[in-house]
Amino acid sequence: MVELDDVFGDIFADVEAVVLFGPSGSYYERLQEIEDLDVVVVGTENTVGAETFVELPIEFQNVAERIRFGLEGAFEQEIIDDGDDLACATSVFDDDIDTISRVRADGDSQTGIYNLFAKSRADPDVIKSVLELAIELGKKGQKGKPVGALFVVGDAGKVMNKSRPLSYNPFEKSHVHVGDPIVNVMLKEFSRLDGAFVISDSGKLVSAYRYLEPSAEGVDIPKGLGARHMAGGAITRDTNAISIVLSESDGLVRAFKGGEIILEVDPEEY
Ligand SMILES: Nc1ncnc2c1ncn2[C@@H]1O[C@H](COP(=O)(O)OP(=O)(O)OP(=O)(O)O)[C@@H](O)[C@H]1O
Ligand SMILES: [Mn+2]
Repeated sequence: MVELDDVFGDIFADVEAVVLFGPSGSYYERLQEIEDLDVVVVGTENTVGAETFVELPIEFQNVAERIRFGLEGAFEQEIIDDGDDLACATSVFDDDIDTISRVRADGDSQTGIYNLFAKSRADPDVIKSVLELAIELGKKGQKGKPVGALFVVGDAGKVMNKSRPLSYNPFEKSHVHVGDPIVNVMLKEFSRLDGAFVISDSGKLVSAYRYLEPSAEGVDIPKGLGARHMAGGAITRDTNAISIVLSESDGLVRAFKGGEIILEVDPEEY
C-alpha cells in the first residue's frame, strides 16, 4: 500500500529545521512538540513569541522572495548553515499555511536583501518606511500619472557632499521624519519635481531636490533605465547610504546598496 506520505513525505524528510512563514500559533505549538526539530519563525511580527525569529521588513507577496529573504536573515543570524535542508511552510493563496517547499540553504547565493535592512547604516525602520512610501507612490502615481522618485537613505553628510541643490530645500530648517503621516503627503507632492531626497540614518528629512554627483561610474543597471538609476546606484558605492528608486518608466521599485541592485519589487503586487 502506497500512502501519500510515501510520495510527498520526502519533501520534509530529514530536514534540519522547519521555517514557518507568517503567524500561525497552532502550527508553531504543534511543531514545538516534535523532538529534535528546530523551528524558525519568519514574519513582519513575532506574533507567536517564537524563540528563533527572523523579521521581514515587508510582507513579500512573491513567495520565492519571501523565502529568500527569510533564509538570508536566518543565515545572517547563524540560525541555519550552508547546506542545511529546510522545510519552508508558507501561504500562497490565503493567510493560512498551504504550501511546503524544501529548500537547501546556499551561502553563496545571498543577494544581500537581508543586509539591506539589518546591516545598513540607516535604521531598519527608516528603510522600511521609505520602501513602503516608494511602493505606495508607485501604486498610486501622482494624480493618476506614473511618477519616479529617488530616496537616498543614511550617511547623509557624505551624500550631501556628493550632491548639489537643484532648487531651494523645503526641509532646510525643519525637523521632520519619514513615517510621519504629514511628511508622507509632502514627499509625494515633492516627488513630482527633480532630484533626490536625502534622508539621515534616523529618518530625518535632510533635503529634497538634490542632484547627485557620485564619482563612481559604470554601475550595472537594467537596460532602458537612465540617469536616476545610475546616480541612485553609484551614490551607494561612494557612500554608506542605500537608495530606493521608483522608476517612472517601468514602475518598479529598486533598492541599491554598495552599487548593486539588491531588491526589485513591483508595487502593483503589494
Ligand atoms: N544625478 C541625479 N541626481 C538626482 N536626480 C537625478 C539625477 N539624474 C537624473 N535624475 C532625476 O531622474 C529623472 C529621470 O531621469 P532619467 O529618465 O534619465 O532616469 P531613469 O533612470 O531612466 O529613471 P525613470 O525610469 O524614472 O525614467 C530626471 O528628470 C531627474 O529628476
Ligand atoms: Mn528614463
